[in-house]
Amino acid sequence: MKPKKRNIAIQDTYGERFQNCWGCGPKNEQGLHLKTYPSEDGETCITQFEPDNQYTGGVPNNLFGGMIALVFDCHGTASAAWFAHKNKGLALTEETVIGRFITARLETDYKKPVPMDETITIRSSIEELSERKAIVRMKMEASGVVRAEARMVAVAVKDDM
Ligand SMILES: CCCCCCCCCCCC(=O)SCCNC(=O)CCNC(=O)[C@H](O)C(C)(C)COP(=O)(O)OP(=O)(O)OC[C@H]1O[C@@H](n2cnc3c(N)ncnc32)[C@H](O)[C@@H]1OP(=O)(O)O
Repeated sequence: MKPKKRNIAIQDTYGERFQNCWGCGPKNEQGLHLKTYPSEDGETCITQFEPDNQYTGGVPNNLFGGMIALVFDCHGTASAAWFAHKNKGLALTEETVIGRFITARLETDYKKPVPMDETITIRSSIEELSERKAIVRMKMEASGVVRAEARMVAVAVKDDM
């Protein structure tokens, strides 16, 4: 996978103990290093990547469904962390983001095949936010066409977990 890089990624601001995820952990040497960035107004988050050939599904040049869920998983939890951080009136800096979220539920709708020879874009928005729970909506697009959608319930990790 070739994640598209911009400025500071939300994953790069996670505390030390949360940076090992295979999908998006900066410290996982074998991992995919997916990166999530807030939009300028902070209302949405975006991740973009180009899949490597090895992640093909049963049909050549179509992305494997598990990878689609994986990208939603990592992008959704990062987005939840951002929306909770922003809700406290904070900006994204290189300091640790406030709150770290883990996936409790992930619903994925596979609408059209995801091609593997172009950039894939996933945007997220917040549907509901409380002290420990965030409901995140996501859309995955390629060539301006929505290929998959997801709804995630993410729960803030407690200090003693
Ligand atoms: C240390 C390692 C850190 C590691 C942190 C690193 C994060 C990396 C993230 C990358 C993405 C992943 O792969 S995550 C990995 C896959 N996920 C997991 O392994 C999670 C396994 N599940 C759990 O550990 C637990 O079930 C939690 C933490 C998700 C929730 O348990 P809890 O802390 O007791 O929370 P609880 O009080 O029950 O619920 C809080 C609120 O969430 C709602 N809620 C809870 N579960 C669900 C659910 N399945 N579907 C809908 N809603 C739910 C409740 O109704 C409640 O809403 P209300 O009453 O308040 O309205």
